[in-house]
Amino acid sequence: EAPGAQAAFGSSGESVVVPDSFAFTGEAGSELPILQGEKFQFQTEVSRLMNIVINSLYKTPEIFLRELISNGSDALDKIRFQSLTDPAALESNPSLNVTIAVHKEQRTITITDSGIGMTKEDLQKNLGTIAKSGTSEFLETMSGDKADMDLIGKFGVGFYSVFLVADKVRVRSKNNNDDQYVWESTAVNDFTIAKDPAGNTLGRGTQIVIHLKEDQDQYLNDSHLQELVTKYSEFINFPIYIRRTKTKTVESKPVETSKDTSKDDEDDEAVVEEAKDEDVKKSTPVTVTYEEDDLMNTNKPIWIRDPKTVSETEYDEFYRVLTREPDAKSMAYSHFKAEGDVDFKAIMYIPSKVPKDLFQRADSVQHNVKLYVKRVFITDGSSEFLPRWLSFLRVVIDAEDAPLNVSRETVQSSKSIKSIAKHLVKKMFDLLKSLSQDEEKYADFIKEFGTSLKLGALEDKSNVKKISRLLRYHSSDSDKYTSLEAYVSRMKKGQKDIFYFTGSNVDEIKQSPFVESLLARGYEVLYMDDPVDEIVLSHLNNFEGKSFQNVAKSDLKLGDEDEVQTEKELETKFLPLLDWMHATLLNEVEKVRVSNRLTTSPAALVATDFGWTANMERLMEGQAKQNKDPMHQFIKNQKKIFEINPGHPLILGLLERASRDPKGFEEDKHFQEMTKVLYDITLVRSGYTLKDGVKAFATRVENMLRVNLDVDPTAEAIYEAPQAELRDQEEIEAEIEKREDILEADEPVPGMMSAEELNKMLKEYTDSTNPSKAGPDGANVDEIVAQVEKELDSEEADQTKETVHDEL
Ligand SMILES: Nc1ncnc2c1ncn2[C@@H]1O[C@H](COP(=O)(O)OP(=O)(O)OP(=O)(O)O)[C@@H](O)[C@H]1O
Repeated sequence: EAPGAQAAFGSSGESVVVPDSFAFTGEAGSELPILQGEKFQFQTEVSRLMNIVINSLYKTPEIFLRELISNGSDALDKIRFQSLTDPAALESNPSLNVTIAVHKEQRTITITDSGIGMTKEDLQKNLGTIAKSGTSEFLETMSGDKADMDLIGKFGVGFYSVFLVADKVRVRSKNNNDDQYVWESTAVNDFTIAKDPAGNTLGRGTQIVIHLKEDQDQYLNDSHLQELVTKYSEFINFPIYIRRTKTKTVESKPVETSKDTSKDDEDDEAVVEEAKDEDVKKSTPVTVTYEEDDLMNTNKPIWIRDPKTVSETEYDEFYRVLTREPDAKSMAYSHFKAEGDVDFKAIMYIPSKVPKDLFQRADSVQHNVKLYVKRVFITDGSSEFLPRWLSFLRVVIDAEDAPLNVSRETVQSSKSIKSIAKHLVKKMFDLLKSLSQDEEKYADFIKEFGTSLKLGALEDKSNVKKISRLLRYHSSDSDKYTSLEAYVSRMKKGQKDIFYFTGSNVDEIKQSPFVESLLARGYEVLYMDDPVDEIVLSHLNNFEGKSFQNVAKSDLKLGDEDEVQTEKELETKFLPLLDWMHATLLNEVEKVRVSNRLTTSPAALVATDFGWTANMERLMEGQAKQNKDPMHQFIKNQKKIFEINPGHPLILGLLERASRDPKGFEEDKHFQEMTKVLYDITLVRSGYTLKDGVKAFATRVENMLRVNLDVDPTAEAIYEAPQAELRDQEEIEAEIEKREDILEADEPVPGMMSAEELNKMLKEYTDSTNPSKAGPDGANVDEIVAQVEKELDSEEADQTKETVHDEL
């Protein structure tokens, strides 16, 4: 029995002695004592999170061990880091480990770490609220019918997962800056905190006593527990022990106590069980029970091991531990040792899937690079190791000779860190280069991280060349991705530029009139379906001396111009038509000219050098902020060039019409109508949107139909609109009466909240705004509830219940 332990634990307030640091009970089998102390409510989010955890993870309750061991390891990391600048921080408890013990009779598991511990305030905050950003969004997504298991894995359920297996949890914690405190909860709404009546039993650290639920006995089974602890502690950087009660027979005189010497820092009690042979006086064999801690994680940290000794499975498992996502997979990894300004070892992983919020979090502090110095965890919150575009990587670095007193704040400016960062980028290029040897695997990489590469091309000036070699695009040449290098090697005789076209998807691009002629003539066109493509290519400008040519731009040169009928000859032939068309479309286009890029489409609209292609226009329109920018307006209002297909029968028909009477333009309204319709169709086929809306376009087509049918172009539609009649007063009154009957009968009105539901909602609201209990505008919600109840029950109330609800 622990001397001095008293007072605070008792079911009816009387003093109960706390027998040892693991126990809940004064005597085995008796009722659990209740911690007397200050009561606190869980933050509403915590209660909701606990519900979600319990409802969605009940099939894998064992994850509580993973979470608690990780928390212990994090706490150990923190104190060890603190000791770098303040060695005295460790004096309160020199050991750095986690010990797990089982007490079968009491049905408890106890997890003790000698980490940084928590002050009273920490206990209240860390185990009563959730500070994590994105909590509300997460809870929102998870509260629907189908809980997204993927999401819960990513969110990290943390400490609260303990309630998957526990009906009661007691946490003792001792931080160097406070006394030892106890936190206790049964997960129902509130928790209690009190100064530990047992005094300072931990020295420093945290001890979690888990009282198992009725149906969770499997964790009391030694081998099952050992299996799980081994699984979850394999990559933890501190020793994790299971404390076991063992017996041994010794040939000696009976002794009262014996001490196991397998671990220095413990003071296990040994008890003499029995003397086997009472008659033997000199040397008596006795069975001694003692406690011993068995080490569960014998491996060195995986990253400092020789890669030859690490198996695929170990790398996979370590990745899951690193990401804290039980199902996470990596696409590729590199484990290496770097020597130079700084010697370090590292493992770098490319995830198998792009993180959902990759680009949203690109500007915030990244947690994807863990830095250790000589095995001591320093930080994972620095953005300086990797350029932004590589923020999808997960890396562990262990530096040998970076200055040890490096603090989290000075990490950024450290010269050694810059040197490490340079190495990492180089290794990443090596990794991608080798990944690109496997076409299929690399296609997966491009699908997931192609956009990241392109961002790299935009912002990483020193690596643009390397990145451009790693880019891959869809192409008219095959269904597979192609590199720019491969495209260049396939370029045709006389072809100077790399042809590409942009659109929102490959199918749409294939249909575009711009692409058709190039394909017909046997040129290859790159299909760019990523919104950033156009910006990236205009930024790259060229690849190994070959310029990029957007086939939707006016300056397209195919390289075989000599072989086709020269532009000049065609311009002369089509001059009357070009003039007429330009006169018709004076407000819309800058110029009408004969095209060299069309085969089956009658016409196309091309952007001038300064103008936007349809794809770019769509992109820019999406940026509402820029819409007011004068430069944006200027570029948007750039007129386009209308190109006609000299071989298309429609164009030849129009040419014939214009040539018949070159002076009759003004009178030929029919020609003007047809040209405008052709312009609208071309606008849409070229990927732009109708400027004056669908109505004007529809009217034009209708007008053409009228001409074809010889119908008067000014005649109006004949129609008579019958007016809706008012209802009889009697009918309305009967309806009101019926509704009141339903309300008086107290039956639920479809679509309307019942008084109970309403009260429940208000109660939740009150709870969420505790402790002030203040409602909107500072009104006291209790009063509102009382008022509502009164009004709902009052017989004299002349307002219907519906109106009361409405007012609320
Ligand atoms: N064993 C412990 N020692 C010291 N502090 C702890 C311990 N366990 C939990 N905490 C504190 O409580 C906080 C909340 O823990 P919890 O496990 O719920 O979330 P987390 O560890 O921050 O996040 P996650 O588990 O999702 O990675 C921790 O951030 C830590 O400050």
